[in-house]
Amino acid sequence: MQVNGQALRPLRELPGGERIEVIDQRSLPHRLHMRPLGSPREVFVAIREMWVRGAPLIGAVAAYGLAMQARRDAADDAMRNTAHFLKGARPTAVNLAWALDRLLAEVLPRPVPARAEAAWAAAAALAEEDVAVNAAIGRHGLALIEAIAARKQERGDSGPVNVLTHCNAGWLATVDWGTATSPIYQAHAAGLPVHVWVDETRPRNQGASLTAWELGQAGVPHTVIADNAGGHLMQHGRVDLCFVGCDRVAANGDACNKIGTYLKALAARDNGVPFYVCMPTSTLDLSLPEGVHGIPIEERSGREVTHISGRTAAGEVVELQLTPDGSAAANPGFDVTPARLVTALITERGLVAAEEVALRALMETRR
Ligand SMILES: CSC[C@H]1O[C@H](OP(=O)(O)O)[C@H](O)[C@@H]1O
Repeated sequence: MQVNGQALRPLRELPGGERIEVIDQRSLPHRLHMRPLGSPREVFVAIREMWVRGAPLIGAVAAYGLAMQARRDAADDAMRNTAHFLKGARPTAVNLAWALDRLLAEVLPRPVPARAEAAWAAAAALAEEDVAVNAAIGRHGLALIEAIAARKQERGDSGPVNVLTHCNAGWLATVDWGTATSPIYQAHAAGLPVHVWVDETRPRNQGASLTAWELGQAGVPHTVIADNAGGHLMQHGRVDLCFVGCDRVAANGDACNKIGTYLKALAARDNGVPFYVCMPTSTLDLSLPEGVHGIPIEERSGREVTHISGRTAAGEVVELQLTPDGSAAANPGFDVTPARLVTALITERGLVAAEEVALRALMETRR
């Protein structure tokens, strides 16, 4: 996407074919800080410490991390051990394992001397595929926004289509376009009146810090809200639909996403607001029968709850303690929305019902 008029992605290759450069998203929105990554260990740290985050982006960066291993030692054991090591960076987003397993499948059948180039090319192809997938998700989601805009126009409502989103499933969470934001960007580019309610998304505030920054850079009208305001807005007819991302969807359509998504889905159902999960098929885990109990939920440091960082009036970025000394904090990073609360999944292959028969048919018929 564009930042200050310049095309930018959260991940790009550096000259020489041995390193990549990523946006260190911990510094946004106040500073745009790029960091080079040149080894599997640096990639592990970048994923673990959330310099880069977002299921599809995590997968793409990990793929390059395994390609970096192939330049060092491409033997079967070294490649498998490094893939296993990188999979341990974060447990919930299935794209991490999906990307690493895909790299192994594409590289290990080749002679060892050919593996380094093949791995780098495979990582690059995976990254570009993510861009195309997200653009397709955007096209399918755009049709939903267009339909709502048309209905509003028919009843003389000149207001924008109001979309609520949670966390950051934007271009910063992918290689480009985003998943939940792709329909929004495409609607804005098409001249459709769209406005976004941006859940701040405590405790790491991916919405307030990342989604708001992205939308601002793109000129998309948006309003940052406290996570707890979404239900009220839906109750008063101020949300036309919800678009959220996901980190893993089980075979029965249960969808795992950032903590707080489940509560938005409950409020949406109670108020008759369509609730869409934007799901690249790389995020579908058909090996998992159901998600509410089956998807591993990352427990992150309580410090993310007890402390917050921001910019002072003097322009300095500081971290402040919110809670009393000695108060404990729990910090589950994700929750799982039961399939019954999902209006539909928006995939690059079209909309699909959040249920097993439809999901298996989708994966079978359109390879
Ligand atoms: C396009 S998937 C983005 C997904 O990833 C986020 O989690 P995190 O920021 O912890 O990596 C969040 O669940 C988003 O919906």
